[in-house]
Amino acid sequence: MPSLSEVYRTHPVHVQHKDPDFNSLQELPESYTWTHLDTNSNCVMKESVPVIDLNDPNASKLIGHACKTWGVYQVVNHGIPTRLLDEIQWVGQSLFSLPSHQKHKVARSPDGVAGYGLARLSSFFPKLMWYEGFTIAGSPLEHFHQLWPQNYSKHCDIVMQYDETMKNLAGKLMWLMLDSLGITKEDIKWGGSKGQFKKASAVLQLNSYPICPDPDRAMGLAPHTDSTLLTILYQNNISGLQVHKEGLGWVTVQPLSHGLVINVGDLLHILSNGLYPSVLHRVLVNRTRQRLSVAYLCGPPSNVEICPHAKLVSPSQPPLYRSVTWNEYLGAKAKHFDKALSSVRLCSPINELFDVSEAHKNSVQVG
Ligand SMILES: O=C(O)CCC(=O)C(=O)O
Ligand SMILES: [Fe+2]
Repeated sequence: MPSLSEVYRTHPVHVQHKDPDFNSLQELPESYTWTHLDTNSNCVMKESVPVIDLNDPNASKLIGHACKTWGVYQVVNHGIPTRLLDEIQWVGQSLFSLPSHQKHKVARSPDGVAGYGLARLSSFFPKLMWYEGFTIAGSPLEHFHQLWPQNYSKHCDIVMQYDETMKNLAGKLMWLMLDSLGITKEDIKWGGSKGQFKKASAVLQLNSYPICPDPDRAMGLAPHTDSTLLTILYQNNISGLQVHKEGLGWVTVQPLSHGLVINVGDLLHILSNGLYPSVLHRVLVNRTRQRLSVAYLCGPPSNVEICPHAKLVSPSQPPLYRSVTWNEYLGAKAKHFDKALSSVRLCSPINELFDVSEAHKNSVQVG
């Protein structure tokens, strides 16, 4: 089975590597200035992203509803020790506060997945983002050894522990999300005999949005959906993440102390036959505070075919997508970006609109 790093190697993304030292810039350079940027979120919000207590006996139903209506929710009482969440933020903080020349020692190469650099989606936008990131795929040992020759093991231990803990949570959330669609552990063979999703692959993405001199004209991370099954995001207490909801526009995801944001990714959208929308999201930046986040981007083993699940397909609900591996889908994303889902769609957009609303009605019965 190809590793995720091999997958990325076959789909290089060419991002021109500028060398911004964000802290030294007093003015927003032209290359970072986004025009027509609507930074106002829906201020008079009657609705906000659902918050779900994982200890609630109705958690699966609530999660199913959140996935169908928002494609995103926040969880509390998720069982991840707050100490570990603080520690992973500390790793991010230590990394991004290193001098620029240090960080560039571990710069991500165009065909690599791991390392320091701009957002991979930068190549699809004419302007740069007020953002720096560090991607971890597998062990961070080699890079951390370069960054902290004396002190790497503590940072490595935290990352490995975070990774393991997130894997377990991702498995738990995956079943809760599938359960409300009527899909059981027996229905997903690659989930393992006990359904622990041990074979799932994942990437850990540390994100930093430095203090910005002109936040109304800058973009932290441009609008995108994740190419995952699901993403588990830990954000520090600084707001900036926004999700797009039909009819409401951009809605800020209010940070909850030690809460986690769960995104439906494109592959879960496919698996659910369009019932769960993969959430469009973006990040805005801040004049006075640095924002940090940690995304656990979780997908299936890279060679497993993902397709609309048989239980969600019928003559009245035809499959909306053909089957794809994560490997193949990442290739489609690298080529088509926001058109990647359409590139694997079987039904025309008009039919899809009709079919999705039909599917939504039917799903109430399935769940
Ligand atoms: O920083 C955030 O809140 C979002 C990060 C994100 O969307 C990503 O890493 O894919
Ligand atoms: Fe994302």
